Amino acid sequence: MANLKYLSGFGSEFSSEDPRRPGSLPDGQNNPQLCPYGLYAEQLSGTAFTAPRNDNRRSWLYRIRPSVIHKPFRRINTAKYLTHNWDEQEPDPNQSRWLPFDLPPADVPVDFVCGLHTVCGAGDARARNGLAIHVYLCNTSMTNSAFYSSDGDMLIVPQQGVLKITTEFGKMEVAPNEIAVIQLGMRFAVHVDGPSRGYILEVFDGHFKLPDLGPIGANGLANPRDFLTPVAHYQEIEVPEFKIISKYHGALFEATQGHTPFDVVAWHGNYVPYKYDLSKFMVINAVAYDHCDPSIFTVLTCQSTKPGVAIADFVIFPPRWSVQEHTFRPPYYHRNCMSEFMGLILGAYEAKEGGFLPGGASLHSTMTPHGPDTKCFEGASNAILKPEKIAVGTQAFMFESSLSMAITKWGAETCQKLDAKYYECWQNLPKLFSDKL
Ligand SMILES: O=C(O)Cc1cc(O)ccc1O
Ligand SMILES: [Fe+2]
Repeated sequence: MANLKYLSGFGSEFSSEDPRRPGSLPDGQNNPQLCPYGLYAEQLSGTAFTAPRNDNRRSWLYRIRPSVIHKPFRRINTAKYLTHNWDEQEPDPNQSRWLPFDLPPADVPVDFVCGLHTVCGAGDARARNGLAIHVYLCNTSMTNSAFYSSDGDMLIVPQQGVLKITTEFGKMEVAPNEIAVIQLGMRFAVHVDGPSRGYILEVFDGHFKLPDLGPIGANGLANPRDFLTPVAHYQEIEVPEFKIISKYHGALFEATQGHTPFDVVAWHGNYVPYKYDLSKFMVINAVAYDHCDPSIFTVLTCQSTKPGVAIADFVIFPPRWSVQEHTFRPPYYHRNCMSEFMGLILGAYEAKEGGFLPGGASLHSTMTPHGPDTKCFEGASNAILKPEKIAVGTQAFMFESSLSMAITKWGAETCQKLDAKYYECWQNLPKLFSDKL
């Protein structure tokens, strides 16, 4: 898939046609009586028809066959640990930390869909409010199958292995330190070169947007032009059974059809899959004193209906200069009305240099105290505050949600990665209180 082309921009009205069929995109209308080259027109709606213009998302696909030609969906159980059941475990407000999730053994082929494991979540896809956090742990490419979620938009964060993603809109390649967003209903297939692991944030309502910048101004954080959308690329594959796998109400369903769904010759619209390279993030930080809240590192946000409150924010902790004077520079001690799920793509995270490892995770739930471990506190309290480049060669991230998430049985028990001793990292924080000012 080397040398893939992309369209640049965020939320734009794009159009694309496969160069092998020039003129395949109808000119000046969506529904010609007969489409060019005998194509079928199909609309993919990502918002209600009546959503305000600024929020409205839809695309028109011109394809060899309409998606409706398929046999009935039937329930499958190939992703045993994919769930929306948030009541599997007793509630647990403790700080949770997971060692890196295990990849499947080399002699057991597992593809992206079979490798989906739900770690935690909240809410209900049926009521279109909530989120699920999954990890994918796979080693094999999907063949003659395509996947889509009927429950939500998926923000995919590869941690190990490059994902070659074929979508109805075209192809994209997503490496660790890049992310992809595949929105509700968009069909895709994932090819991998070897063992592949990553995190998925699935939101059951709305779509990801760039955060408002307020006084920051017109530029900065994730810049719109760095978001890349695939260009139209059709395949003409006829097979006895191409599997279309839908995640619907947290369960998997499969329908077969005699052709590939990646048969879109041309498309236009503003409802598209996209990717983003996290190294392009324009970092804003405190340059005088104090630790800024991590919302300054928001890449994308999926807003709830409450102003300024997110169903989930995707936040990163990129390499940056730390220059604050007379300041305890690492993250502060914190209790939060939001839930904080963190993962690590590469390197180490400043507030905890051991135990939180690439491919692992942590969850600090609603109002559960968290913050730097003893070593970090002692080091930063006594450090000489020179300008320092921090987080070099690392990338930690956070899915921060206003919902209070429950951990699944797989996350709590089956994966066997929960670190029962996590709480110990704070137990040796000394009492420093004295009668001296
Ligand atoms: O490490 C964390 O848990 C996330 C976090 C980062 C930060 O910069 C400030 C507060 C916070 O909770
Ligand atoms: Fe926090």
